[in-house]
Order: sequence, then structure tokens, then C-alpha cells
Amino acid sequence: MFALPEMPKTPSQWFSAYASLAGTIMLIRSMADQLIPEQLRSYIYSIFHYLFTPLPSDLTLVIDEQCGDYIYIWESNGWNEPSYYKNPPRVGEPNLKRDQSNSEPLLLDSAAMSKFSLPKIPSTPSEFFSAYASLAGTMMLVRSVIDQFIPHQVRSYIYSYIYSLFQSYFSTPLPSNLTLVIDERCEHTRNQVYDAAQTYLRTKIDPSMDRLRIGKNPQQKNLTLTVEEGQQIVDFFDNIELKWTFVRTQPNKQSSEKRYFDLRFDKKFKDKVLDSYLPYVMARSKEIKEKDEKIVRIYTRDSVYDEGGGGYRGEWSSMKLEHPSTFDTLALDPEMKKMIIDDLDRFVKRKEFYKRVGKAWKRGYLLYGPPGTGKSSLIAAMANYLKFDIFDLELTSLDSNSRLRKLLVSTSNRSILVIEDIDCSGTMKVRKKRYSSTSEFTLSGLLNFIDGLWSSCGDERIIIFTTNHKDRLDPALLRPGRMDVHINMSYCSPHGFKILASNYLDIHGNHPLCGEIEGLIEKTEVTPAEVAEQLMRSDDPDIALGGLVTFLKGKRSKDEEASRIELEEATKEDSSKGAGGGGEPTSVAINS
Ligand SMILES: Nc1ncnc2c1ncn2[C@@H]1O[C@H](COP(=O)(O)OP(=O)(O)OP(=O)(O)O)[C@@H](O)[C@H]1O
Repeated sequence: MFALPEMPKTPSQWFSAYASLAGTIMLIRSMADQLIPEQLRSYIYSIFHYLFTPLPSDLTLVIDEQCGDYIYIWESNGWNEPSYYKNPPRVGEPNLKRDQSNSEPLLLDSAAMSKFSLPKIPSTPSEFFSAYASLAGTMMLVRSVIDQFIPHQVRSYIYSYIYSLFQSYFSTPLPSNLTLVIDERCEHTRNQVYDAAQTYLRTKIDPSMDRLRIGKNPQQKNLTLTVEEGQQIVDFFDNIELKWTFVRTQPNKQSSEKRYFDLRFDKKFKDKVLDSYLPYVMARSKEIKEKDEKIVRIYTRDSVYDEGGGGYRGEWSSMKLEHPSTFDTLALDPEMKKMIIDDLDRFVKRKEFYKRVGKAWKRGYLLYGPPGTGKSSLIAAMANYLKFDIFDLELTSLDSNSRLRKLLVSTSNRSILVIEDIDCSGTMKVRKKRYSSTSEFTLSGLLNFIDGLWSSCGDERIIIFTTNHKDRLDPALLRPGRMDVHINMSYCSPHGFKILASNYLDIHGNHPLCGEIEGLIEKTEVTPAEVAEQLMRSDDPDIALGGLVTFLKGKRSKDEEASRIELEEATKEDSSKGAGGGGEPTSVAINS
């Protein structure tokens, strides 16, 4: 009695149903326009608009219980057992919903296919004519509806768009594609191309994707995003469009799951993809992995002495850099910290820029400031941040420019060359000259070599000079273009103290002594190393901070005493000069 009208089966039934629906809508619309006041009408239309506006496109992150294994997945509605865990869909299958009464998912078979089959194609001439007639009638109806309801300008815009769409679709020949299948395993071992693609594609994830897999194992520092099954990533290489799809299949319940990537592109670029693109993907993934998981090493010269007269042979020998310093633990002003991090980020991203302007891809930093202000800690933080190895070159152990060159050319790319206490090189030069004029090492030899051959035979090099006395440096070192960034590592600031207190005692400005300490630090020249030493004396914040207050007060009275004596001596000197009748009356002593 209340049965729904029967579904149209043949194309002609479909078209006539469609035509009567369109006619009804037109009728309702014209009645609504006549009978309903305009305000109410626009209100009703806005409700329709709300109902039919597509929902915002969501992104689903899949967070597995185990990395690389699939038990349950977290989706916005809670933990779900992924359908492929028990009954993996086959490639190309639509994601069928489970039948409520039966927990087994529907599998696509011929019986199911018949349920969703398209309307029957007309087979007799009379069926063809009636289908054609109703199609033509519908077209006319649609056309007259459009002509009546859509303004002329909009209409002509729609027609020209449809025309251009048709034209471009039919005039562009379809590319004949080639698909490379990159299996996870290759003759019982892991396929390196698969692993490389997996790493590489992480960097190609774009906002159009709506489902990603996310994970992190204890060895990894950062969360890793990977491509989820069925998602396509489009990459471009030398104007070639490459489409990557991640596929997962399980031919039957007994066999294990098979994972692979499909890489699809125009067949005519086969050689280029094999010879250039895939090697590029492998190289990029290596770089990414090195940065992700790389152990940072510090290289120093070993001190093997050549009894045969060759002096110190000193090749580089390395060990793991255990320095825990990071930008988070460094007591530096936040703006300076940000400036350094931004500068490093920009440097590593600018390969193309350096190539374009014809400059070697290197960056020079000069760190200067009193001992204990964190120059070495900053170098370690930079190395840990970039995952660059450190080559620590002690100038005093060098005896000739030729040895220096040998050492420099054996440093690797993506590394930091550190030359500490550069102001001491002058002394060393004199000492070496005394022994032999032929085995001379000079600062200008070092600088020339760094600017010239060394920097052009490697990539992504950072060079850091440190000094406690910037004023004593050879002007050649400060020449513009030599050191790109000069960083003044100064005494501890109240902000620096807060970072140290949080690192060492886990207090965050909430101790009663903090205010007094910050006031004292502002007026005292105390290095972060001195503050750190006081904070390490006890795990009890009351004792450690109490000790720091005493230390700061003592240091402050010593400083005052020293400047009082200095002032007195300067005044004495002035008055003796004045007594002799010579010299200028001056206030310089006060300034000193
Ligand atoms: N800015 C800082 N932030 C955090 N800790 C610091 C800082 N400065 C110094 N320290 C602490 O003091 C110790 C010594 O500092 P560091 O060796 O980095 O100073 P430096 O300026 O390189 O000294 P030098 O000129 O004598 O080599 C570090 O191990 C660290 O614990």
C-alpha cells in the first residue's frame, strides 16, 4: 500500500523520470516565486544552500598501535579494526560497508555486481528512438530552463567553459602510461627502491591528501608521516608528471600481505625516469635518513708523531659526539636563538641559490665572547640540530700550510669545521717560523684555502671560528664576506638564568629566590658557566639557589672593589701627569 514507486529500469524510464522531476521542480519554483514573499523565499533558499554545501574536507591520521604492524586504527570516531586486517580489500575494490547482520564484509562478486548494474542498453530500433526522443526532449527542457532562469552573461560563460572543456579533452591525445611496480621485497631481501620511495614520499605529502599514516618508534626523534593505502602522490621531475600510489594486497587469508608502490608516468619518459629520477629519489632518501637518524660525530686530529721527521702525522679520527647541548638547553636570548636557527635553516635549503649566484655553498660564523659563555655549547647545539659532523681543528698543532690543506680536503660534506681560539694563531706562527722557514703555517694561508679550493670542493660546509678577544683578531678575518655571521656570546642575562634554572633544577621562575637572583645577575658580569656550576652544587633548589645568591653577591663586591682600585689608580696617574704640567685633562680613566 505504501510501497515506493518502482525504480526506473531502462534508459527511457530514467529519462522520463528525470524530465518529470525537472518539470515538477520548475513548477514548484514558479509557484514559490509567486506565492511566497521574497524575504521568506530567500530564507528557505539559504537553508537549501546550507544543506547542499559540501562538508569541509577532513584529514584522517592513522595511528597504529605498532609501527609497521596493524592491529587497530584511531579514527575520529574512536579505535577501529581496519577492514584489511581480517579481510583486506583487493586492489581497485571499492571500500564496501559491512552488512549489519553479518560481520563479514561484502565481497564484490558477480551476484553483487548484478544488484548495482547500469540500466539496460536499448537493443531494438524502437527502444533506441524512444530513448533518443526523451533525451532530446530533456535537453530542450534543460536548455529552456537555463535560458529562463540564468542571466545571459552567466549563460554565455557556462557555454564557453563547457565548449573549451570538450575541445581540450578531445584535442589532447591521451598519454600512453607505463606503470613501474616497486615491491617491498626483492628476492627475499628488502627492496632498496621501495625503502627509498617510502622515505622520499614523506617529503611530498601535500594538503590535498585526506588520509595519512603516522608513527614514531623509540629511536626516532620526530613523528613520521607515511602515505596511506590508495592515496596518490603526484611528483614532478624535469616537467615529467609522476604519480605514486601505495598499494597493499593479500591474495588470500593464508598468504602474507604484499605492499608495493605503483609509479605511473608517460611511457616516453621511461629512460629518464630509470636513469635520472629513480637515482634522484634514492639519493634524496639517503639524505633524509642521514638527517633523521644520523649519529653526529666529532673528528679531531690524532696525535701520532712521525719519528722519521714528518712531525705530527695527525689524520682525522672520530668518535660519537656526546655533547647534549641543544637550542632548548642553551641559555641565550630568544631572539638570538631564533636568528641562528633561521639562518641555519635558510642555509641548508639554499643549494640552488648558491649554484645560481656562483658561490660556494658554505657559511662562516664568528663566535666571540668571554670564556664560559657557551661558544662550544652553541657549536654542539648547531651540530645536533643539523646532524652535521664536527671537524675540530686545533691550529696550534699545525706546522705547515700543506698539512693544513691535506686535512681540510679530507673533511666531509655536511659538516662543521671548527677553529677555536683563532686569536692565538699569531703566536703559533712565530713559534713555527723559528723551527723552520719551509714548514710555515700562516693565517692568511688558512683563509685563502678556505675561501678557495676547500669551499669549492665540497657542499654544505659550515665554518666556525671562536675567539675570546675579537679586538685581537687579524683584520683579514673580519673582512666583509669572510665570516657571514658574527655572534656575541655575552654574560648571563636574567632570561639565560631562567633557562639554566629550568635545565638544572627543574624550577620555572617559581622559587622565592629567583627575583633576587635575576636582579643580581642584571648588575653582575657572570658567565652562564659560572651560574651553571653553582646550580649543579645541589639537587635541592633552596641550597643551590642560596649558594648562587652568595656567589653573585661576592662576585659583585669583588667587581666593585676592582673598579674602585682601578679608578683610584687612574686618578693618581692623572694627578701625577697634572703635577708634571703635561698631558691633557681627561675623563678617559673614568670610562675605563
Ligand atoms: N649559554 C649557555 N647555555 C647553557 N650552558 C652554558 C652556556 N654557557 C656555558 N654553559 C655551561 O658552561 C660550560 C662551559 O661552556 P662552553 O665551553 O660552551 O663555553 P665557551 O664559551 O666555549 O668557553 P671557552 O671559551 O673557555 O671555550 C658548558 O658545558 C655549559 O654547561
